[in-house]
Amino acid sequence: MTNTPGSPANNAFVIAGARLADGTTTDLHVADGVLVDDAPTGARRIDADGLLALPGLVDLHTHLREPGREDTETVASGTLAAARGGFTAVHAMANTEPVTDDAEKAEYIQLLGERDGHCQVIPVGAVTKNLDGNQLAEMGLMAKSRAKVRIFSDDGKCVMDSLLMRRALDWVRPFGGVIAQHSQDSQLAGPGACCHESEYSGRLGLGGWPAQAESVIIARDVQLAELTRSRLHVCHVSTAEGVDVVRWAKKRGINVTAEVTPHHLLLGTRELEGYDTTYKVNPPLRTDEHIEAVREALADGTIDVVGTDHAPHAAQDKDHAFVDARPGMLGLEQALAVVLETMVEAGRMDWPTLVERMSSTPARIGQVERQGQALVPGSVANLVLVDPSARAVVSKDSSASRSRNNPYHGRELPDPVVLTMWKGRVTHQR
Ligand SMILES: NC(=O)N[C@@H](CC(=O)O)C(=O)O
Ligand SMILES: [Zn+2]
Ligand SMILES: [Zn+2]
Repeated sequence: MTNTPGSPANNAFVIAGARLADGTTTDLHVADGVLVDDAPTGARRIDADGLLALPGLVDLHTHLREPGREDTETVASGTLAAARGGFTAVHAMANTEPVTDDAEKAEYIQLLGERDGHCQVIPVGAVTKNLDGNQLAEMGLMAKSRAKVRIFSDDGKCVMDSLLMRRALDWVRPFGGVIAQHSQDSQLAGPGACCHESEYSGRLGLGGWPAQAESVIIARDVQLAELTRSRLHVCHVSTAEGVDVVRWAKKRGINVTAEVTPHHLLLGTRELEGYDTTYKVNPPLRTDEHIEAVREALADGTIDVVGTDHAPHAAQDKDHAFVDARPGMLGLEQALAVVLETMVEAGRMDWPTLVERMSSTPARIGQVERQGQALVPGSVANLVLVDPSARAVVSKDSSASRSRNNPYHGRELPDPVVLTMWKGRVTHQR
């Protein structure tokens, strides 16, 4: 009984016997889209015996391909994938065609979200016009617009010009904006870089992408954040060196947050052995020491959030020699499964910490109201019911995404998401 997008939140629910992240068991009552004290009359009962109820997940890093590449993802298909993954809000990256680089385009993305979304869609604005790296985009106007843009990113490309990066950080400080950087020194990584620089890149004959091409940019940016007393968010940290720099910066009191993707938590350079371009991604999959470093950093809070970097691509854009294929992989539907497997089941993270990393902290960084809230009366009913013991083999063909570049295809993983509710509406139920 899934509601269509835009339908009124006219349903009342009793979610019976749900266990919360802190281990307590309770009945959750939903009326008119919010959690309330008492069971509403005529409520539909959802049996949550044995299930966990968590606040809806919030993604800081989603690529919806609308406008421009609706053949690979739309707001409707991408947010349905999000709902299936337990998300109730996603930040839509700016690298669409056209790029989200002014107020009108940001409001357009917001409007698409309101019309077609199976979760909340929050537009990310570009840092530079058309992501060209030369001229700052109209960040102030995007912030002032109805879309109230707070996160700005040229993701897909690194803001390489140090002066421009300084100015971007200066510019967003008065309104509390955040610059989210895709940390990749494009000269150091080189044009053909597509494999972590290691024994693998040599043996496979693939261009090497050294860890330092990430960490030198993070080092520069945290110092610019210190200089400007502004807010930096580091997208998809993938290296031990990158983690070390973030740890140093936080110790120094610099205003920086960092993110890791599900794929960098689970998958490694070894996946490239078969030259399957599904595994081509920026930054590249890394070796075990780096995987261990990002897991440790996510556990201890050096890395604040998991961001999916859900990056749908068409078969014709992936079906090339490895070096020529588009980088990026899907992530929304299996994100929780991967964090459950690599962190919770591995004994490295408890449920309250998972909620911080995947819901409350991303909502705080994105300054998204009414998301990432504790499941208490008065909160908006954004939640996900989780079966921590279910497992399944992932099939790329059962994805809600319009694309099939799912790196977990054929892998057995947890299959935790039972039901997702956004503003009191059931957006996914299996
Ligand atoms: N991660 C990727 O490899 N690709 C992303 C861009 C990005 O996140 O850098 C994409 O838009 O396809
Ligand atoms: Zn990126
Ligand atoms: Zn991205």
